[in-house]
Amino acid sequence: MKITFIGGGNMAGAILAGLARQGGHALQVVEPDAAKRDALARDHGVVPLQTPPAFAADEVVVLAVKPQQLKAVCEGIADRLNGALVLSIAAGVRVEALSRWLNGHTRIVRIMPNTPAMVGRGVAGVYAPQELAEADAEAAETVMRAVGEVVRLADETGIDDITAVSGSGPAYVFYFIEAMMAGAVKQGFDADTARALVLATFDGAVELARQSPLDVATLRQNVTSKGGTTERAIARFDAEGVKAAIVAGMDDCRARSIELGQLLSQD
Ligand SMILES: NC(=O)C1=CN([C@@H]2O[C@H](COP(=O)(O)OP(=O)(O)OC[C@H]3O[C@@H](n4cnc5c(N)ncnc54)[C@H](O)[C@@H]3O)[C@@H](O)[C@H]2O)C=CC1
Ligand SMILES: O=C(O)[C@@H]1CCC=N1
Repeated sequence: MKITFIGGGNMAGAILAGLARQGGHALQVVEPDAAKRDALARDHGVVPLQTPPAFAADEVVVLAVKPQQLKAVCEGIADRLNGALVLSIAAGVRVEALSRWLNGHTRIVRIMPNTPAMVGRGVAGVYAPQELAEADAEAAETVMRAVGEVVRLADETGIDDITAVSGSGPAYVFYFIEAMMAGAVKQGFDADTARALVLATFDGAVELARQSPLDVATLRQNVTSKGGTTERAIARFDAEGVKAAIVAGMDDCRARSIELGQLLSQD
């Protein structure tokens, strides 16, 4: 596939890294920042462009700029699409607004990826409007399968839902890792040892959860001896409302996705 990314930032870089590793694609990136453009060319063999080229109907264009930049970018490429398939990874912005900004273009699929795509371990939600050809939806899935797992979403609201889980989710995990590393340093470990201990603990726990027939709550209870040490830690987490805060934060994340869609789709 010939795939052109408009925007070569964090998320585009993650997907491009995976696609480049997979091989077999002609990859281009339109990125105003020369340093980012050159790094993508150097590291992944992506053709660096300063302005959008003219596309063709058998090409794929990935919109990978910030949601706030999307309207201007769409208006800039509308008359160069020539029927190309457009994939938008932007949070919030609805197909209806994208289509309007692209002069009524309808070959549009929304994707909510996540940054572990960079190491081939991403999870992406894919929403294709019902009227779109199945082959276009499958092309979008094929692109994202190069960098991880894919979940097809039946409704566009599913993009808001999955943003709160896997789209933003890596940040929640990194937040927890940061907190545990700070805790480990407080126990007297140097920063490198703290990092190694915490990452190994995450790795091991996730692998155990994946392989075990037991559910996650039982696995947690199995670490938590009655009257023991873990019980004290979990009691503090519960008293401080950690679990409830995580669930509420995810609600807020989803609400922001809906809000961004409403705010940015007005124009
Ligand atoms: N970072 C993440 O974990 C995820 C991001 N997304 C979505 O991906 C999109 C990009 O996010 P990030 O990569 O995090 O942002 P970013 O800021 O790292 O990347 C955006 C890039 O677009 C470039 N850009 C600005 N104006 C441009 C123009 N007119 N033409 C071409 N490129 C232009 C910027 O120089 C920048 O490199 C957003 O819409 C976001 O909602 C979706 C899922 C996860
Ligand atoms: O924070 C954001 O808006 C983007 C969308 C999902 C992850 N990062």
